[in-house]
Amino acid sequence: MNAIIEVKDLVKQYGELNAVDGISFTINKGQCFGLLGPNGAGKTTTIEIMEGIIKPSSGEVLYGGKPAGSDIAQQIGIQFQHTALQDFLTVKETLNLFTSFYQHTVSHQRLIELCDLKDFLDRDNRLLSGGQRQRLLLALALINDPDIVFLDEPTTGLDPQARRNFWQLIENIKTQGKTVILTTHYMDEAEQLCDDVVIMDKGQVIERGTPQTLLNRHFKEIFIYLPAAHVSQSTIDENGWQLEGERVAITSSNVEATLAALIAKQVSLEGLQVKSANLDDLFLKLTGHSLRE
Ligand SMILES: Nc1ncnc2c1ncn2[C@@H]1O[C@H](COP(=O)(O)OP(=O)(O)OP(=O)(O)O)[C@@H](O)[C@H]1O
Repeated sequence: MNAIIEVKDLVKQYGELNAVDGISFTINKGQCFGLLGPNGAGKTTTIEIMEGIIKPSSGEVLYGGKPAGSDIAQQIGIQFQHTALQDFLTVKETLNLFTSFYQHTVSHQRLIELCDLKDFLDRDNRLLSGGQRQRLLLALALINDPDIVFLDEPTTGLDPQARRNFWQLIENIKTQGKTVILTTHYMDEAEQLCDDVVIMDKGQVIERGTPQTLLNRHFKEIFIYLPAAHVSQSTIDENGWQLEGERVAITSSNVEATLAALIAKQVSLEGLQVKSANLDDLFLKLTGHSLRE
């Protein structure tokens, strides 16, 4: 795979603080790349350096092997979390306005299809639902037909259905060969969409890989949960299981053997749940806190 972006030894200092503390990674063309980390990890600073919005204290970002020039804004698309849309303009008029900012633009018809805008083209920006607004912001990020699209927490605040609809749009963008760089606080989103993730903490890269590789690397076990009412305290203590509120959590590296042991002890399996580790669990393990804290 060929690297479209190389981040090399990036450092950003604010006074005594190294907000970004010597990070390096590459992003391959056509991938969805996720930059994850708890609050204050340095994600926004890293992304803003990559977008050419702020300058690093040292290190560099290469696009296609070359340092980003002043024309970078023409080549990338950015969906900011808090873009202010002009009041009293309709969606169609907003597309026209943003088209005038770029030398090269994609046809509106294509954007309308790609971002599913057709049902609210004549609606005032102020009347859009959260999901419609995000779809318009995505269309604006794609207006210059960029090879690389930055999406900053694009589904924050959307209901589950709108989030899933938005995921489909991101998949559509990927099938066009574009590279997507995503920051998100939702681990299910990263697991669903990202081919590759970098996890940052305290300005440094602490893990890197596909979501599945990272999970396989860090978790050999499966989690089994049972209603606490089914299991005696002595059985919990004997086996070193954990009581978590109303349920007992059993960490097992051999589900069959664990279930056989429960049956042998005549523990009722009604209400039993089995769960594989997910990126939320990984996050907790690596950083000591959950992503949404
Ligand atoms: N302009 C600035 N001046 C001083 N400190 C800053 C500045 N911008 C960011 N920082 C600090 O740098 C560190 C990294 O911030 P950054 O916004 O990159 O983190 P983040 O991972 O994006 O966090 P969040 O998920 O909360 O947005 C934080 O400690 C933040 O307070």
